[in-house]
Order: sequence, then C-alpha cells, then structure tokens
Amino acid sequence: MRILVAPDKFAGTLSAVEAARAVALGWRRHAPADEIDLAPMSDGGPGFVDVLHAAIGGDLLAVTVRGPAGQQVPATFLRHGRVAYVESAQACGLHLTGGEGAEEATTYGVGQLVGEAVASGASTVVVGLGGSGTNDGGAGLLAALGAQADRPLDRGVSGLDGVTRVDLEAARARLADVRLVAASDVENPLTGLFGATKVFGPQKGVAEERLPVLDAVLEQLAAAVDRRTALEKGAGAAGGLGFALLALGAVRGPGIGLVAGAVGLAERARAADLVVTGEGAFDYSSRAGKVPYGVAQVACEAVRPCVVLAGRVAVGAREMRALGVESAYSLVDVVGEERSFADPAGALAEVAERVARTWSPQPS
Ligand SMILES: Nc1ncnc2c1ncn2[C@@H]1O[C@H](COP(=O)(O)OP(=O)(O)O)[C@@H](O)[C@H]1O
Ligand SMILES: O=C(O)[C@H](O)COP(=O)(O)O
Repeated sequence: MRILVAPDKFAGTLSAVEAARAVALGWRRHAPADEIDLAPMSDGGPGFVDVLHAAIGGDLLAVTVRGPAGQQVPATFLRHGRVAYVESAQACGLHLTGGEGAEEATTYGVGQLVGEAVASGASTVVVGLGGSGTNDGGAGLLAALGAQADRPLDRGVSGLDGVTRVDLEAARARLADVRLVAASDVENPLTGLFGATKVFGPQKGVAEERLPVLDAVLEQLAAAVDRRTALEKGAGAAGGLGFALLALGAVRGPGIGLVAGAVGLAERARAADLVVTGEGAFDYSSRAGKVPYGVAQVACEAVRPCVVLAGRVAVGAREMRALGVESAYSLVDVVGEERSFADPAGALAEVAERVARTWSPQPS
C-alpha cells in the first residue's frame, strides 16, 4: 500500500514534521513494506514557513521583531523567487503569550516582518494567519507599517478604546507595489457572535465578562477604518489581523489551499491508497479552513479514503462523514491523557501502528 501522511501540528506537543514522522514510524512497525509519503501541512498558523520551506525550498531570512508583550523575538520569513512568506504566529503567537495578556498583546512584530519582506524586494507577500495570542484587530501591524491614529495602535486592543480616526495612507504607500495575500485558517468576521473575540478570545485568556467589551472596541476600530472590510471572510483570523491586512488591500485565501497547492497534495493523494491527516484537537472548528478538513477534501476529490489521527476527537460520526473522513482516532482514548502529553511522538506512533492493523492488513 501507499500511504500519504499529511498532518498539521499538534499544538503544544508536536510540529507537523514531527507528527508526520511519528505516524510513519508507527505505521512501518506493522506494515514495513508500505510506501509512506510524508507531506507535513499547515493552514497558515504555526509551522507555515517551515512546511513551505521543506516543500518548495527558497531562502530563510532571520530577523528580530517585537513580540506580543513587547519582548524581542527571533523570526524567519521565506523568500522563494519574488514571493515572501511570513508566519504571523512567529511574531504574535499564542505560544509567546502563554494565553495571558491578550488585551495588551500586539501584532506590531508581524508588521515589522511584512516590512522586512517588502524591503527584501518581494513583489508578493503572503502572510500566514492562525495560532495567535493577540486580539488587536491587526492595529499593531498597521502601526508598524506607518499608520497613524488618535489612539495608540501598538498597545493591543486595550490601547484602541475610543479610537475614531485611523490614517492608512503611509502604510498603503509602503505596500503600493506589493501584492499582499492573507492566508487564513478561519473565515470568521472581525466582530459579533462569530467574530475574533467571541470565538477565539477565551483560548487566548480573555475572561468571559471582557469579551463584549473587547468586541465593542474592535467595532470602534472597524468604524474608524472600514466597516465593510470587517464583515469579510477571514477578517477575524488571528485576532483580527485578517481585517488589517484586508484593509491594506490584501486578497484572502485559505492557508490550507495555498499549502496544499505548494506541496502538490492533490497529485500525491491520487498516487496513494489511503490519506492520513491529523491535528491536536479534531473538533467542529476543523470544519472551516483547518488542515484535516482541507486534506479530507483533497482525498475526496482523489477518491481516496481519509482517516484522522488526533490528540483529541470531538466530532461525531455523522459530522465526520460530512467532513469526508472515514474514521478518526484519538490519542487520549487509545493511550490515555498522561502518555499523550508526556510522550506525544510515542503515543502517535502507537496509534498509527494500531490504525495500520485496520487499514493495511498484512498476509499472515
Ligand atoms: N499529544 C496530544 N495529546 C492530546 N491532545 C493534544 C496533544 N497535542 C495537542 N493536543 C490538544 O490539541 C489542542 C490544540 O489543537 P490543535 O488542533 O493542534 O491547534 P489549533 O486548534 O490551534 O489549530 C491542545 O490544546 C490540546 O488539547
Ligand atoms: O485567532 C487565531 O489566531 C486563529 O485565526 C484562530 O485560532 P486557531 O489557530 O487556534 O484556530
């Protein structure tokens, strides 16, 4: 059999590359003769630059930028021809905030990264969104690129309270000859019931009672910049960073589609008998622009079965079928929570070995 292994990262425990390797290791223990094609994936969130670099090559350029809490953080962007790929999580990721201080956390560093990419001569800058610890509507990015306002744009959402005027002229001029692409992992609008704050604020440490307050501040930002942009798909990605990029003229696309195209996923799925994908938590949010859903769609189009290996599975059988997934296996259910976190690679390999018994029966 030929198996295509195309997982996302397991946030907090395994990178996509490590997850793919663990699946292959476990699979081979049961089915050593199977051919395994590794295609670690990303939806624009953490791992975006590494996964693309491994797949398409190019030059990694190292820079130091302002992190979400004002600390200096190292980051790399990828230059491939005249295209630059920037991973926003490197400058404003949840792993950098530890799920604290979301109200003050800024995306200023992402703007610095975009500025560096432009300065390097890129004619297209693709910004991967997702896995952020920020909720500033991308105001920090706007500030780093030269935007002016009647409130500080670089102090997180809390600094924006009362904002009525944002001038994007300088930022737009800086990007005048550049095609900007927002590669988002979710399709949420900036504000409201399905907006960035209500849906993703809690995972960034925003307290329940603060959610409507912050949402209202982002409404003020939307009114000062452009209300219509705030309603666009993906405006609420990465704490509203999508909104700022769209306001600067970015075109939006799903990050998973972009990465799938870059790694040639469709062709590789057609060459496989089974597609294996996965992520930390396979839940309903996996539906929009998430890796397992995107990979399952590609598998479906290639008429190949697709299975999910995830840390946790919170999708019912019917939902799963609707997502185009045959079966989903949970590390926590198979090896227990303690081992899943203490030895994630070993746990994933063990689950993969068991899944191989079902999907790749060996001659006895
Ligand atoms: N090894 C693991 N075992 C069990 N659960 C895990 C493991 N690694 C990550 N997770 C779960 O996955 C969650 C992250 O989900 P994930 O799908 O990776 O990221 P995101 O939703 O940000 O795209 C973590 O909060 C954790 O609950
Ligand atoms: O807010 C973000 O960074 C994402 O767009 C949604 O978060 P997730 O990467 O954890 O899904």
